[in-house]
Amino acid sequence: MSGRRVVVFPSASELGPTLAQLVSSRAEKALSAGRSSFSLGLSGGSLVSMLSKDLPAVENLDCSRWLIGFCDERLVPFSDPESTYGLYKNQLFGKINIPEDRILAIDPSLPVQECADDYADKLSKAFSPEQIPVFDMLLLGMGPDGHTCSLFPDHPLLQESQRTVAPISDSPKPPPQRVTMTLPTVNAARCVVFVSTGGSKAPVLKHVLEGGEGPALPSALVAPRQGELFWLVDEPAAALLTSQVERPGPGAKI
Ligand SMILES: O=C(O)[C@H](O)[C@@H](O)[C@H](O)[C@H](O)COP(=O)(O)O
Repeated sequence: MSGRRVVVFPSASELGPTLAQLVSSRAEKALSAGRSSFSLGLSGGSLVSMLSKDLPAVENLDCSRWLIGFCDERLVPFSDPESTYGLYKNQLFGKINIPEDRILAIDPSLPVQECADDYADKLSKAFSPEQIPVFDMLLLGMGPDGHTCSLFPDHPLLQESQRTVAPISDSPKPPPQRVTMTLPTVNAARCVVFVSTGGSKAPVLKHVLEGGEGPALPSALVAPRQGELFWLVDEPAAALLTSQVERPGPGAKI
C-alpha cells in the first residue's frame, strides 16, 4: 500500500464534490495511461445520493469508457428499493450516460450461490487476462459495526483467500442474502476510497483507523497491496481521531 490518507471535511455536503473530482481525475488518469476502460466499483448506503448529486455536476465528465461494477449487492429484484443497482439506475446512471453494456451487475433471478458464481464470471471475463479483477477505483462505505462490502465482523468470509466474489446468506444486516467482493479483490484495487460521515461513525472510525480491543474489524482489513487508500470523512465522524489527518481548504483537490 502506498500510504493511507485520512481527509476530513466540515460536512458531507462539502465532501461530495471532492469525491466526485477524485473519481473523475482517476478516470482521466486511467484512460490517458492507455487503458481501454476506467473500472469503478460502487457501494450502497449514502454513497448513492452523494454520487448522484455530485458526479453529474463535474464539468465535461465523459463516462463512455467507464466500466461499473458493484462491491456488493443485495439479492433482491432490481425493482426492490433495497437493490443497490436499482438505486443507481434510478438516480445516477441516466444522468451520466453510462452505456448499459458497461455495467456489471448481479443477476438477481439466480439463487445466491449461482448469483455469486455468475457475477464472478462476469468480472473474470471483463478483467481477463488478469487472475483477479483489478479495479481502478472502489468506493466503499462502512457500517457502524465496521462492516464494509458485505463483509461483517467475525464472519468466516473474512478468511476467504481464493474466491474473488462470494455469496452470503446470513448477513446480520437485512436482506440476509447478498453477493460481495472478497478481501483479495478489494485489496487488489488500484485505489480504494472509503466515505464515512456522521457522528454515529466516530467510535468505529477510531477503532478502524487507530486500533482498539478485539480482532480487526472488516474495514480495517482493507489495505490495497499496491494501491492508494483514502478515507474521506466529515468532522462529526472524525471527532475522536487523534492521529494525523488532512483538512483541505474549500474547493481544494486532493
Ligand atoms: O448493503 C448495505 O446494507 C449498506 O449499503 C451498507 O453496507 C452501507 O454501505 C454502510 O452501512 C455504510 O452506510 P452509510 O454510507 O450510510 O454510512
